[in-house]
Amino acid sequence: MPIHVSRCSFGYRRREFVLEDLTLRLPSGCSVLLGPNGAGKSTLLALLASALRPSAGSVTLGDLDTRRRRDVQDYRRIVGWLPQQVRPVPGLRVREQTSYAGWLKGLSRQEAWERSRNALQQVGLEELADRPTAHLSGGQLRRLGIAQTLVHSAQVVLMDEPTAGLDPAQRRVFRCLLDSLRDQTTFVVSTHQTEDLAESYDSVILLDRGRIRFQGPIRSFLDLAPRQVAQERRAEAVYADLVAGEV
Ligand SMILES: Nc1ncnc2c1ncn2[C@@H]1O[C@H](COP(=O)(O)OP(=O)(O)OP(=O)(O)O)[C@@H](O)[C@H]1O
Repeated sequence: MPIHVSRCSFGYRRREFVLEDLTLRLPSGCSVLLGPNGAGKSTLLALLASALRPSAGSVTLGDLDTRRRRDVQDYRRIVGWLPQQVRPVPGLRVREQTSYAGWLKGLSRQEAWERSRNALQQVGLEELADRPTAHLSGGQLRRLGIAQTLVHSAQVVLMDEPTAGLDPAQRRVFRCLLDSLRDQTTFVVSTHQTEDLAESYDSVILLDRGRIRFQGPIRSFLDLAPRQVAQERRAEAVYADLVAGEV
């Protein structure tokens, strides 16, 4: 069941829209969300996560509509979200915070505790399970955030720059994680890294100044690059042209 964004507008201030009249049907598989700083990626992800509500239009998943308060809890059980900032919960250790996230999503305390072990293994944090979350490094905190979005086996997982601040080995772990879950989970991942997109993602959504400049399969995106551009530079070239409005 895909998330459907229909004629959605949103602004943090009256009459100043960050996203305007946006329509989008999230494809299954792994989508990468690209766009320059300030394009509206985090805002779009927060709307998709139901953390923000559209000023106009709707975000729906089947019968669930994020504008209806009674739908929000069910919606959030299906949709997991890693925001740009992951905050340690004061006094909690790594496994406790992961487990707490699962409990907030409707798991029983016991189930949340049991599943938290697997979620921490998936991001390579099992050895830090007993460390206070306030003592984690930036990259470790980000991995904790990823574990929090995975703990309740959400069907749709939205991640806002999950690999920012991760070392190359951990980026690789992240790519393997997407690979291992892509059959059962729909991912939308925002990033500024345009290398190796074809290895990890099935489709691309490119936002610029609150509007969608491209949405479609990764192959169609890369095919927009001039022939002479080397394979590893194609995504960067298309990105630069679309954002500059030259394609
Ligand atoms: N809480 C807020 N209050 C007011 N304006 C905001 C707020 N958050 C974001 N904005 C504005 O909304 C616009 C879109 O911001 P957003 O964070 O969605 O962009 P982004 O594409 O995620 O950027 P980046 O790549 O830098 O993370 C920007 O102009 C930003 O200044």
